[in-house]
Amino acid sequence: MSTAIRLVRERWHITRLARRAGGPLITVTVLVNLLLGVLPVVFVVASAVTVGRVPAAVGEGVGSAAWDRLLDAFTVAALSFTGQQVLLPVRESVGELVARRVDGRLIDDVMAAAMGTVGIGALHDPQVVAELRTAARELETWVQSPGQACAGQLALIARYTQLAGHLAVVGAVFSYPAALGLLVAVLLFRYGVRGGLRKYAEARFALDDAELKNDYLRALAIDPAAAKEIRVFGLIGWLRGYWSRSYRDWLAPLWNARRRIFLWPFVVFTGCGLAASLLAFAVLGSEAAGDRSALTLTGFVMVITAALGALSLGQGYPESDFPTAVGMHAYYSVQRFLRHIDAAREADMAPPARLGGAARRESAPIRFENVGFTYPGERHKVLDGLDLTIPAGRCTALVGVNGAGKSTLVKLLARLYEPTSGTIRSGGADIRGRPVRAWRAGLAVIFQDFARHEMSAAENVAFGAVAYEGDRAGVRAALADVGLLDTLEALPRGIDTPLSRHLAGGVDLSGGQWQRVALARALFAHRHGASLLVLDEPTASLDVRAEAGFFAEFARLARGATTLLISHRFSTVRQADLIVVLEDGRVGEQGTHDQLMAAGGRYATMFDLQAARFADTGGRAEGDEPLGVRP
Ligand SMILES: Nc1ncnc2c1ncn2[C@@H]1O[C@H](COP(=O)(O)OP(=O)(O)OP(=O)(O)O)[C@@H](O)[C@H]1O
Repeated sequence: MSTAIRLVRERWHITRLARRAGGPLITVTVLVNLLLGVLPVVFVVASAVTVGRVPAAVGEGVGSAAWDRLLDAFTVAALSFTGQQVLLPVRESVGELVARRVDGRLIDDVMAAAMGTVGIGALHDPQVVAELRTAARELETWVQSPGQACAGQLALIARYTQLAGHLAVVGAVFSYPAALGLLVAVLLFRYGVRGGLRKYAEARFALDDAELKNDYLRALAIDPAAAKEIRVFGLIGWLRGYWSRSYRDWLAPLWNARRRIFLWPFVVFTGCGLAASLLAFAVLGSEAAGDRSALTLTGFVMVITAALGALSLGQGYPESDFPTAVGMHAYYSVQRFLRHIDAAREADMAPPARLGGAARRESAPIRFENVGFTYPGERHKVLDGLDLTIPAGRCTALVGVNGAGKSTLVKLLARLYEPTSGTIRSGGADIRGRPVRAWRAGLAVIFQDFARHEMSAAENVAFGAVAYEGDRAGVRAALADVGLLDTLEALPRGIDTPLSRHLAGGVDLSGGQWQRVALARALFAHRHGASLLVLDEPTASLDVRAEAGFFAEFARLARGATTLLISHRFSTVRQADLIVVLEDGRVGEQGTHDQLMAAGGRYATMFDLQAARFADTGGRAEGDEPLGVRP
């Protein structure tokens, strides 16, 4: 695509985007910029007329009619000058408002799109994540955002109105060919400035990856999680050097590009500008000096100042040029991000569903039939020909080595991904035939990396069935079931205490306590109709005895629900009604603990190994954690 077409398209995109700031605000901004374009021209005309009226006013003296005419012209010049000074900050404010509104709308678009996807495949696609990070960087840090491009483009109205006014003065008072010559000179300078900026922007965008790496390293320095290891492993000095090298790797090519792009064009265009200015002065001077010159003193001053004003508009416009050259980069990233995930968008954004007890009664076995799964963009088949039945109303435990695909199976069950091949059925029907939201409302999952919301304990629990957020008794009961209620109630704000030390009156929970909160969330979901409960190793921070005890209690509380439990602890797993060993992407063996032990296969080997290790430690439970809360 030619540069000119690209430029026009980009201008058109900015214009369309600016409309999102709202009609009234755009109208005010356009009017302010129009005034800022007209007032300098009025000032040029009025001050030239003032100068032209001085001889007569001096001749006729103070209080004469000529003196009054001089004062009139001076008043107009003063008012137009003052008007500009008043309007400049107004333009800045409305421009900022335009920018913030447009950026705010784009952030809304990104949030809605990201949260509206049915699964999480799109959000794990490296290309999508890269687009999102680029967009977020500009929109969050507000360095050169699409909103600023819109404000910058609107500010061009002032500049080009001013140019048109100055050229009209030169044409009307002196000569239209001269005005045309000036226009060509100004547009040539502008082309040089904009062309340089365009090349600079391209050079900068080509270094996106280096910039992202740099952003990551900067964030690392203040990341509390990384801070521990950085200190313990003595990485501070090394990290500083690494960061400074990566900073140079990013900026050095940019500095070179800037020199290359701007130095020679600057020399050439400055030379042309000087030559054009000299020519304008020479022509004007000779015209004014000519015997039959029609130029009066007023006309002479007017043309000189208007011509200089026009020529000065050939330079860069700081309020417009850089924002319009760079600002739309984030916009295009947002557009690509939206396109990527558009196909996966969930149409139904209705409020969360209420299931009541009905779902529990509907509970049916879940059957994986010849299910295969490969992550998007990967080649390795994580699941391959998996046939498995999860019996209704019973507890099934899933075991297997690290990376066997246990969590992946849970993601398929939660429909965060769909199987690449095969079918998952509930009560005989393909679960894809059910609306995703309705399916998920009957499901409570606690993932290994479950969410720790920086909100109150009550809210953290109620998120299990947010349609029943007002059920305070249910929240209390769930917290009591996991043994956290007394501890929380002892705090000044009870179960409304924010679970974050960053928030006023907040507390910090230990890893084990957070797991109890997550479990309370699942119990709350179960109370409100979730009939399938999935626990993907949520008790890893509990000691062995506490975990075994917890599951015994959980099994009692979740009686009647279909439970899928993933754990590496065989003392816990053995309590399940059915144990399934996942191997090479399919079921290796399955049965009760006794059946599998009698079979002497993989399960028996793993069980014996762990039992022997436990015996070596004298049956001591490690990592016992008190239940106190650290304020
Ligand atoms: N988002 C992802 N994109 C690509 N590959 C993934 C993704 N998540 C997991 N994998 C890969 O899928 C395989 C199975 O991972 P999964 O987390 O399901 O195993 P797991 O049995 O739960 O392991 P663990 O016991 O360690 O939790 C692994 O090889 C892992 O690297």
